[in-house]
Amino acid sequence: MMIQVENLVKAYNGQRVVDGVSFEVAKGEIFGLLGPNGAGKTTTMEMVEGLRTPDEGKVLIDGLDAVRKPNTVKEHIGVQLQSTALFDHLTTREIILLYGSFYREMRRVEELLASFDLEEKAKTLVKHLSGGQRQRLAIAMAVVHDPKVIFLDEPTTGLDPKARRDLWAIVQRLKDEGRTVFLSTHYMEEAEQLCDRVAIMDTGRIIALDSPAGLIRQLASDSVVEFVLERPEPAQTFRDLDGVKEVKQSEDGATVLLTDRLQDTLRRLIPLADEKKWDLLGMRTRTATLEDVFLQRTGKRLTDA
Ligand SMILES: Nc1ncnc2c1ncn2[C@@H]1O[C@H](COP(=O)(O)OP(=O)(O)OP(=O)(O)O)[C@@H](O)[C@H]1O
Repeated sequence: MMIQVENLVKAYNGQRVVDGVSFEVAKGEIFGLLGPNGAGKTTTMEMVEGLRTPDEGKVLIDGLDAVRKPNTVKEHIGVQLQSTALFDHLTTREIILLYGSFYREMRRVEELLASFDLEEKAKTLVKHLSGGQRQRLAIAMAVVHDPKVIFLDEPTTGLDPKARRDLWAIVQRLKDEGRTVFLSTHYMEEAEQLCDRVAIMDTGRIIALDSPAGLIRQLASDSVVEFVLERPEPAQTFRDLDGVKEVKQSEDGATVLLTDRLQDTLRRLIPLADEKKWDLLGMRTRTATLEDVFLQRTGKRLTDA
């Protein structure tokens, strides 16, 4: 195991924002912490990185104790800084060299520029880089010393879809190079597409942990019917429809039916709506996603939680 975390706890003002978190990350894995804002992802991540001291718990990185020996651990890990923390008045090349100088050894700056598609921006001031370029630079800085483990805290927040996909390709390449990647995200699509395993976090706890496919399988229903009723009906109304395994009312007023027999469910739902004179507003069907795993476990939606 590359990362072993046991019963991590951190409290602020008596409130446990990380409340007994345990997990392991295998070598070469892309592991994701998925959860809404405020779930405790950053706090967890920074304790694993050795940047915040936990109140309780244990962190081993490649067998080294990150709580007791954070400085030894730092040589082996790369941490992507939020791009706001970059020095705006240095060029791309200068900032990579500056970061490299913090370590005993560094990779060649030309190789880093090339591998993060920043060659043409080598002499550009950091403040003139686009959002996607800044994120690529932040990752290049995190790997200047060729670390085994990379930490990325919400690496694609605020990026447009194209820049997001470019970044996913970079993360995949870090894995192909044999590195272990630990990232946090509140985008379920990112967790689903990129991560080998995902820990879903809410209010300081891990509420589910598995591969994306495994998490969806645990739902025991592969499809979702969603609609809004002008006047909400109690969940019980839908529970007995053919195929329906679970009924959830989301906070934004949508009724969400998880079903393992989509056609049968629809065949019963439509006549019922006719009979009761409901308008099924914005009705749509789709295959189940991690969003539904989150909704099922917390009753909240990931996106607006
Ligand atoms: N230094 C601190 N002092 C007091 N409260 C804190 C501190 N750091 C974090 N918190 C609180 O802990 C909770 C978890 O914060 P954290 O940043 O870990 O969440 P997150 O899941 O990373 O969310 P986000 O996506 O918004 O960064 C929040 O309620 C936050 O206000």
